[in-house]
Amino acid sequence: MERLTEVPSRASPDSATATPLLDVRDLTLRFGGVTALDGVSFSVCGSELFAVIGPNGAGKTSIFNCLNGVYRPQSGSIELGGESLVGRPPAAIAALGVARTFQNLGLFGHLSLVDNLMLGRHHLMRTGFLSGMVWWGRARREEIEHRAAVEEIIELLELEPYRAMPAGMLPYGVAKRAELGRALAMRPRLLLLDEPVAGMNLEETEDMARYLLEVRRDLGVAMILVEHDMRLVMDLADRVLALDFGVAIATGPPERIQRDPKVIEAYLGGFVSDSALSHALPHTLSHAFPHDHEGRRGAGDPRDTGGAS
Ligand SMILES: Nc1ncnc2c1ncn2[C@@H]1O[C@H](COP(=O)(O)OP(=O)(O)OP(=O)(O)O)[C@@H](O)[C@H]1O
Repeated sequence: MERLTEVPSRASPDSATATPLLDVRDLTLRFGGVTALDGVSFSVCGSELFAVIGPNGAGKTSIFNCLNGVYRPQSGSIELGGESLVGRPPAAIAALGVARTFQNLGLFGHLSLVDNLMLGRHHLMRTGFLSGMVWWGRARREEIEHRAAVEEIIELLELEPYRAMPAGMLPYGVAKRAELGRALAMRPRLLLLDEPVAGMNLEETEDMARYLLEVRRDLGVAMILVEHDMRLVMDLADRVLALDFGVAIATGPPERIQRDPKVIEAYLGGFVSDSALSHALPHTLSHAFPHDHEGRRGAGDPRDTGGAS
């Protein structure tokens, strides 16, 4: 399979020896009679790019919602840097260093790109309105620090030409990059990436892959990637967790996951021939999530509507 982009050698954190930043044990989440997550365990090391894959309804979004405090699991533990996250409200978890990008963009359309990124810094600001009036000098210094941090992100993600543009007017691929910038402005230790290339064409996807690798190299942020684009996952991820009906069916390096018979069967629903098993998973999955030659999703994919320029 043709590689998406020239990928520098993976950080390859030695998961067997490195102390994990995130440690998830036996996570179980139910909605009435539906078990969205069934005893799921995994860990993520600092600066690791960890991907979660699985067919629709497998439990990927539920994992994100447990990690950022939107859902409270019935049982299991989630620890970030040794601190328990279960039961904490989303704002407290964000303050501990968990940021998330949204598939449908979490930007304020009427605010400029710079102001959207400054909002990402909000929870790091120590000076409130009243104390800012009393301690004007301190508030000013803080503002300068935050603007400098935002400028670094703008430079890293090559967003200079769009800095003053209202977020609602940004081209789709740039808006997805600005969304990444907003999450990075929160100075996260762990970044949850929810379908960062959904609806993008091949060129935009390659750009995003490059920016994600640069973020990892320059900022050392641990990332969990949920993405249906199997080429992106297999090219970028250090390790992959495959879910099916809320159960972790395989965890390991992409090369192993893409040949795992349980993973292939989960995607193809048991209609797996011997020859299909002998092929790499991305090839097999390119039928499950078809792209045409331009790299755009198949015509029947509902995510193909609008956006991609
Ligand atoms: N708020 C909810 N109320 C009831 N059931 C839910 C809720 N959220 C998720 N579920 C169920 O939990 C299961 C896992 O859903 P989840 O959204 O985590 O899957 P997913 O892998 O993210 O799917 P997709 O790829 O389609 O986004 C599904 O059966 C879903 O219907």
